[in-house]
Amino acid sequence: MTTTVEEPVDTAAAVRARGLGKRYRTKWALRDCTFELPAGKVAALVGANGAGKTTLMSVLAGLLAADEGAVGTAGRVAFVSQEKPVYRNFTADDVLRMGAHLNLLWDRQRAVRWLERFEVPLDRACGKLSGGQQAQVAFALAIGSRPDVLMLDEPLANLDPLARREVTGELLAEVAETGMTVLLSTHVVAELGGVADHLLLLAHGRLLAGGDLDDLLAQHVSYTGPRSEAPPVVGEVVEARHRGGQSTFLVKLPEGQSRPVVAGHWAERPVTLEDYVLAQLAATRKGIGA
Ligand SMILES: Nc1ncnc2c1ncn2[C@@H]1O[C@H](COP(=O)(O)OP(=O)(O)OP(=O)(O)O)[C@@H](O)[C@H]1O
Repeated sequence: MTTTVEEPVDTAAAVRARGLGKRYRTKWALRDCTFELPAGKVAALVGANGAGKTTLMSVLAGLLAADEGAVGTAGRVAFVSQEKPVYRNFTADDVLRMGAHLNLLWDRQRAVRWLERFEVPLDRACGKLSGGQQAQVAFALAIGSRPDVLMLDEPLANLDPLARREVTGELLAEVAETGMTVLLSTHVVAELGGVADHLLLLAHGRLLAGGDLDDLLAQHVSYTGPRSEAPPVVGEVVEARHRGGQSTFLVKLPEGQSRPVVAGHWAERPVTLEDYVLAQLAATRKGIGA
């Protein structure tokens, strides 16, 4: 067992994890996670149920002690857990006043602005707010604490589709204005397009992929053509699907290789974040890469 050491992070990285591991009794929930999150970016943490996302965020936020490895974060960290707990008898305004007492640095205006933006009444008891409104109170508390690193576990879970789009939009505005780094876990991958710059993909507690999203997606191409055992290019097949007389391959091209020209009846198309994540999750569910 290695002792966890708080490591200083260099200026370009807001979060750094080295060989991070966490177990519950004898079962490892997280193993050998090494990555860096660049400062001032939005990073998406995705993975199947039980992949270890909450465990990773809790360790990064210092709420759980790692059993091995080291983690370092630059500056102040705010973490909003999946449950987004608020005191039921407190009004939203009481919660913000509590925030002022609990945080050395507190920006009430910013927190109030967030609640007003989402039309959450300041004078109503949190127990009488909807689940989505309660989540907004928890976000406002985190935003008001002016974090350098904001970690949100399933922030979009209770929100209606419009609120989801507005929350991600507001988060991007906060990132642009304050330079903070956001790490958010989600299953709503389709709505991360244009939001996340960086991806961490967890499977069975291990980091399956991580890095700049544009680079990652540019390395992958989807080919659809006549039913066949292999794709029309050299590369690593992430996913192969065959339906009737047609085959579709999601291929990771060899590093540094420009996109090859494909002859014949094959149609190529760029890979979206959703394509990529679903293919990776399907592969791990079948036991590949697990
Ligand atoms: N307190 C705990 N005690 C024992 N095992 C736990 C505990 N918390 C989580 N685990 C186990 O650790 C693994 C990772 O759980 P975790 O909650 O981190 O996954 P997750 O990716 O956040 O899942 P979900 O998407 O369902 O929220 C799972 O196998 C889970 O059963």
